[in-house]
Amino acid sequence: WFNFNSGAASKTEGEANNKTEDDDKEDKAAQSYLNKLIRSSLVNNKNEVEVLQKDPNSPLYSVKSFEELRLKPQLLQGVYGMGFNRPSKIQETALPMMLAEPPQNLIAQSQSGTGKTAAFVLAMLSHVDPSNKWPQCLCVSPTYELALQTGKVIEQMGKFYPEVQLVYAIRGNKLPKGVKLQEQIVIGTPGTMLDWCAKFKFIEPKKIRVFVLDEADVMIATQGHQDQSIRIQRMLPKNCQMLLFSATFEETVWNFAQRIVPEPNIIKLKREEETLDTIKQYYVLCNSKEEKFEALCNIYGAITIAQAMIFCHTRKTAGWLAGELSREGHQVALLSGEMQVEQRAAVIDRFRDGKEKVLVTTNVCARGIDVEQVSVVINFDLPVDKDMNPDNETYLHRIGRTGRFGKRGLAINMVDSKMSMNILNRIQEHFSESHCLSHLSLPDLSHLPNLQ
Ligand SMILES: Nc1ncnc2c1ncn2[C@@H]1O[C@H](COP(=O)(O)OP(=O)(O)OP(=O)(O)O)[C@@H](O)[C@H]1O
Repeated sequence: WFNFNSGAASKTEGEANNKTEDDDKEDKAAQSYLNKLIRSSLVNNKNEVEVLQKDPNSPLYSVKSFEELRLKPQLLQGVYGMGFNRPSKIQETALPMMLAEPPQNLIAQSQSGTGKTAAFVLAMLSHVDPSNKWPQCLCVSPTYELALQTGKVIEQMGKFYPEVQLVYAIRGNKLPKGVKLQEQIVIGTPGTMLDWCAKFKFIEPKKIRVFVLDEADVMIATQGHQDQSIRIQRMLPKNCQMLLFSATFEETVWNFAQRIVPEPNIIKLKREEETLDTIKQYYVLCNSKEEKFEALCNIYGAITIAQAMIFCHTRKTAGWLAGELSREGHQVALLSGEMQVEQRAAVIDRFRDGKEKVLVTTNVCARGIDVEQVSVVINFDLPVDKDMNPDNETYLHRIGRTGRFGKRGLAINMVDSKMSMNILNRIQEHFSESHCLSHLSLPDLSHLPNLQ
């Protein structure tokens, strides 16, 4: 399927070599936050959970319904109010463990979107005694935005349980000296939380019954957070329930987890591998960046039937492309590395709500963002690593879907030079023959699959 117009090298790949400070930098906390925003539902995972019990002789319960948990009626109402019909895979095992008497400690790892936050929020709300007007649950998150996001879940799930109150221990939330908090749940970042416990004494750590450390892998990526969390943990009583959650589980996370959670039960849910089986892949041959843009305009109508993400190699190309598309009267959103987290969050919010159907982004900026709900992916530039070799992993992550019954998708690769054709050939070889790429000749689009 080699069909190449010679003399057509464009600058797009060349630009990759000049990336220095212009390159988008993305930190883990921002990725995690944006990922939460773009996701509208539970991530499907058909793998089995692995459980390691502190006491292997005690029976292991798992539940298939929320009723079995004997939750307070106000909380059950909150759960159903959020549209949850049944526990997610990780919740099936984690919830009975967290709600058991006496309370069990837990370290749980599963990819983002599998229901960890909802699980520990439910555990905190269940353990609170609303008649006691003092903090009983502490939850630490790596950033201000992530803390607010978890707070929202607490508010939603506790909607029918108004006696339980929540306060944010985050930078900028200043309280008068000598105050003792009356709210039962405190959620915040490690620095402020530690200050509130140790320096200002707004919180009496000895009265805490549940301690949650969320996003442990993100937490340890931030200087100082690890020590602050450990210092908070040391102030808590022996019988306080310790819960730690993480999306990944490298050695460093594991070491940290063991310092935070004594005698843990451990639950792990392996990430489901993505496949290209349900994805139709095409390539389009062009001679330049401008021709790629023209090709894109030709297929624009088709891609806006569903939602599409367009990946560019550099911030500069992404900005240029979004500008050109807008000039043509198309509605596009641009996600770019120089934007503040709030600005990026606003872009993602609008895209998730369908206000824009097309999102132009760089790979670095979108790394870690789950594109499962997007049915069309366009590689305006093919994914390459820093040595300009094909980045197969990124290709699979951008385009692949999990599960055999994953939604059908469509991927279009733009090829504009011998070099990019070579990269595409190597990607195709890597994923073997079964994932054959078809040539898409424009403007005849009659053979594009129907996406609806
Ligand atoms: N039992 C459930 N049934 C249906 N939807 C659920 C259930 N539990 C959680 N969800 C929804 O699934 C999405 C992901 O859940 P949640 O945020 O708890 O996952 P997570 O593992 O904590 O992910 P992250 O690490 O990104 O926070 C949310 O939109 C949440 O409202």
